[in-house]
This record gives sequence, C-alpha cells and structure tokens, in this order.
Amino acid sequence: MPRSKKSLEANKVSFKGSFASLKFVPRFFKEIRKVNPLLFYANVLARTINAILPVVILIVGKLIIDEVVLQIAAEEKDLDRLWLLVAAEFGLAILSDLMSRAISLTDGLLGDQYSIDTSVRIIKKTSELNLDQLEDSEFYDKLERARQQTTGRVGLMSNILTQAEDLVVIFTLLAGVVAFEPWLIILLVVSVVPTIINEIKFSGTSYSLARSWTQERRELDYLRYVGASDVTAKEVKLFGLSDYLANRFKNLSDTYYLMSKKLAKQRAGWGSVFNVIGTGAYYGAYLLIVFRTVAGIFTLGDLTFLSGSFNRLRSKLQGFFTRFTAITESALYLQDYFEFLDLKYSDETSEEKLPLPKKIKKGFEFKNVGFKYPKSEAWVVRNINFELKAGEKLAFVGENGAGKTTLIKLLLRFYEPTEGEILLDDIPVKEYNQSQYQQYFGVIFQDFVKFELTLRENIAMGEIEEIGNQNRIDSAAQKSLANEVISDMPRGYDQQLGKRFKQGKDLSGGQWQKIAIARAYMKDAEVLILDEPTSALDARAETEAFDRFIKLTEGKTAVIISHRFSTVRIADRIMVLKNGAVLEIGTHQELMQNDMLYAELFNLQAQGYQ
Ligand SMILES: Nc1ncnc2c1ncn2[C@@H]1O[C@H](COP(=O)(O)OP(=O)(O)OP(=O)(O)O)[C@@H](O)[C@H]1O
Repeated sequence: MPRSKKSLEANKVSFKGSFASLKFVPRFFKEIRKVNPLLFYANVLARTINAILPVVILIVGKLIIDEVVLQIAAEEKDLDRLWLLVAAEFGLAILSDLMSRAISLTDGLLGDQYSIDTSVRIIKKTSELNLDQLEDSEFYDKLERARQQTTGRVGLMSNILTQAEDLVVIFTLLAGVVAFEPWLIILLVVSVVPTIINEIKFSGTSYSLARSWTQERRELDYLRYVGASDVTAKEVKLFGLSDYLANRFKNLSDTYYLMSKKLAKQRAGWGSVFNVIGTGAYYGAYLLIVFRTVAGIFTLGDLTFLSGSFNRLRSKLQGFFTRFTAITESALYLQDYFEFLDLKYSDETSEEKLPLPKKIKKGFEFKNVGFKYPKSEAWVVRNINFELKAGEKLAFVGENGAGKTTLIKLLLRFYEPTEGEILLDDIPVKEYNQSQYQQYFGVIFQDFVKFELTLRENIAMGEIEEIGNQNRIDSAAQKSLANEVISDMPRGYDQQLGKRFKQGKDLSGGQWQKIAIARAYMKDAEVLILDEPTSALDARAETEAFDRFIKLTEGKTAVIISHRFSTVRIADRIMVLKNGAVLEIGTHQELMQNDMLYAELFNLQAQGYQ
C-alpha cells in the first residue's frame, strides 16, 4: 500500500518529468480555443494590453515626478504638461482595471465551458471502453485522476495565460531597468535565485504524494459514502458501525495529513530562509539606486521608476517560478487526462469488420470456450461447448459462482474468451464490429441500474432514441407489468424515481425490476438476456412475468438465468453449470430423467413448495 515513504519515492516525479508533461500544453490550448474562439482571443488581447501597462504606468509616474521637481525649481510655473501626465496616468489606471476585469470574466466563462466540455468527453470516452479496462483498478485510478482534475485544469489555463502575460511584463520592465542601470540585473538574479532553488527542491513532491494516494483517496471517498448514505444507513445503524467507519476514515486521513503537513512545513521553512537572501539583494539594489540619485546621476523620477520596476520585477519573477511549478504539477494531471482520452479499446484498432446478419439464421455456438478474468490465474469457466439456437429459450442454472453471468459477459463480448471461440451463424463473433454486435442484445443484469431519473427515462433507456415514442413505451410497460407501477405514481411517467432528488419516489425491489424488464422490451433486440430478472418479484408476479416473456418473445432468442426451477422449466432447454463446466444440458424432461444435479435441485425446491 502506498502509505509508506518508500512508495512515495516510487511515485516521485522528477523535475525533468514535470518538464516533460508540458508537452501536453499546446493540445490543451487548442482544445480551449475550440470551445469558444471568440472568448479565447478576447482573453489573449486583454492580457496583452495588461502586460504592457505596468511599464507604461511606471514611465508616466517617473515623468510626473521629474516634472514636479522641474516645476518646484522653475520661477515661472507651467503646469499644463503635469496635468496632462496625471490625466494619462489616471486613464492608464482605469484601463488596467478594465483589462483585469475582462481577463477574470473571460477566464471564468472559458473555464466553465471547458470544464463542461471535458466532463462530457470523459462520460463519452468511458462508454467506449471495454469492461475489463473499467474493472481494472489501475485504469480506475487513471479515470479518477482525469475526472478529479476538472477544476484544476481551469486553474491551469489561467495560470499559463498569466505566465505568458507576466513574461511580457518582465521583458518590458527588464528593458527599462537595463536602459538605466545594467548592474541591477545581477542583483535581480541574486534576489530571485533562492526562490527558484526552493521551487526545484519541492517540485513534483506534492504531486507525487497526491498521485501515490489515489487509491487511498478512493478508499476515503468510499468510507465517506458508506458512513453517510441513505443506501447504507440501515445496516450501519443496526450493526452500530458508524464509530468503526469514522475511525477507519480518520486513521487513513491522518496519515495523509501528516505526510502533507511535513512537506508543507519544509516548504514554508526553506521558503523563509531563501526569502531573507532575496530581500537582502533587493535592498542592496535599492541602496545602489539611492546612492546614484544622491550623487546626481539619477533624477528623483529615475529613483521611483527604478525602485518600482525592480520591486515589480522581483515579485513577477518569483511569481513566475512559483507558478511554473504549479503549472508543471497540473500539467502532470493533464497527462492523465489526455492518456485517458487516447485509450484505445480493442475493437477500434482492428481492421475492417463484417456486417452483422439482419436476422440470426442458425444461432450462437460456444466452442471449447475457457476464460480467466484479467490479472487472475484461475479458470472461471473451461471447456464450454453448447449451442444457443436461433429462436430458442435457453436457461442457465447452477450454484452461486458457477460462471453463469461470466458466460453472458462473454456472449456479449464484454470480454474475449481466453481460449476457444464463440460463433454466430458459424462466423467467429470477433469478426463483427463490437458495438454493432452488442446492439443485438437486450439485457437485464442481476445488478441492473436504478437510474434516479424519471420513470419514462428509466424505461426509454432501453432505446433512448425512442424516448418520444409513447406507444412504444406504453407497450414495453404493459409487457413487463410496469404499467401497474406507473398507475400508482402521482406523476405517472414523469415521476422522478429514487430518493436523491426532490419529489423522488423510491420503489420496492420488485417494482424496480418490472421497470428494468420494460427497458429490455423497449429495445427490439434479436436476443434477450435476463439474468435473474425476477428474483425480487413475488411468486405470482414471477410466473406471470415469465409466461408473458415466453409468449411475447416468440421467435426471439433468449437466455434466462434463474435460481427458481419453476421458472426455468418453461425454457426450451436448460444448461446446468458446475464449477465453470457444463454438467448437463437438455429439456426439463430429459434432465429429470438424467437424474443428476438438475433433478436433485428441482425436487429439493419442489419439496419446499409443498
Ligand atoms: N470481474 C471479475 N473479476 C474477477 N473474477 C470475477 C469477476 N466477476 C466474477 N468473477 C469470479 O468468477 C466466478 C463466476 O462468477 P459469475 O458471476 O459468473 O457466477 P454466477 O454463476 O453468475 O453466480 P451467481 O449465481 O452468484 O450470480 C466467481 O468465482 C467470481 O468470483
């Protein structure tokens, strides 16, 4: 676990590594510009004007003081030029304020638009990826970092633009200072070098710390959720778990707090030591300017201009380097984000694919299929051979963990078999385009999603393009018996479901299930898969749901997983799985005559009902 110093070292990103992350900055800006070109160029323009203003303001300030000194000495006072200069300085101050406001306005608007854009892209990209990628914890961490840094990316944008702006300020001020007193440059270097050293020393460390803690942060989020959520509240209360969860949360957070506190203290400590050196150099420069003014080499105006310029230069340069560290740190997150967006899913990379047959002619065939989950050594299923014929209703039965859902995931091509192959009408399913292939199926999983959206949306999710097709939604609801749920809802189809939102209504397990089944009917799928779809229905509703299912899906191919044998027996054929292998397959009668596991389990359940 990366809670030790050792793992922090392992995750440490070098200063060079931080530099390398800057290569993502051009792409980042291209994307921002694409989001809203007008706002982007307005921002750049305002920043350019704002960058030139400081030196102009200082020069006008110097001219004002020189003019004042001149007028004090003059016998006949002529204040016209002075008024003009003061008016110019006033105008410049107003312009500077306007530009700053324009910058923060455009920064904010661009930032908002960009963060909407990135969130949308992350959602879309996630849907393109394979299940094995999504279930991989390393990948999940990457996704987490890509997602978390949405606000960080907005800060990065304004930091980089400010950096460019400050670079212009620094060069214009430098030009002014060099024109008067080139020696000051050496003192300037001495005054900022300590800051640079400090930044290099700590660069990357805080990012490394945050990065090495991605897993733990996930754990913290989870503990926070488990400890304070309506879903877990019943068990947490009943088992008195809140102290245990709170302590576990606190212990883990404290470890992180202590590590980051140590880092922050070191940074602050060294920062103050280096600052003393820097401030010393600044006052050295100040003395030099004062002496030259007393000696009559500089005018009073030069004195104000130089000391003002020098002071600004120092703070701008310091800011430049501090910001540089912040930029490289955030750019490392940018790397996570772009790497995530660039992830390929296997089907994308493969060559031309075959068009899918409009109608399934023969059916599916599993040939010697074996499968191990990624990063696992154990065979979950092996030597699987069976046919799912076109139009057939096949049921899978078997004990928990026998591999039933895994076979469904393989059939749906969420995973590729480790050995053997799956054929559709004698052609390996790999030959077909994956997403088109998946469109063939209407599936209700055991752990189907309870979308906390409206009832209508929950059903229409089966074929979202048809959300406006009321007839289709009505028909799906009738087939699945969800119409009974709808008539109980005060707002009918527009009823918000779940407890998360205002006026939301939570449903019973069985009611949710009826809605989920409606979702499967919504799609005019070639193959229907119901993975324990009726476990929460009462006995009467279950029988009714299955009778309907068989009638309504006449001619369609279907796979049903169920632990209830009364349901299973109405399937055309039943496949019994044990420890990842096919134990027996046949009709209910055949399996009863076989007198093996199926007959044993069937009789066991039948006795229970007597
Ligand atoms: N994503 C995964 N990664 C690794 N192993 C997994 C994964 N999903 C399931 N398994 C393992 O594969 C085996 C078969 O699981 P599967 O879900 O296919 O069983 P099942 O027959 O559907 O069980 P149940 O009746 O309990 O739903 C189990 O031992 C399980 O631990």
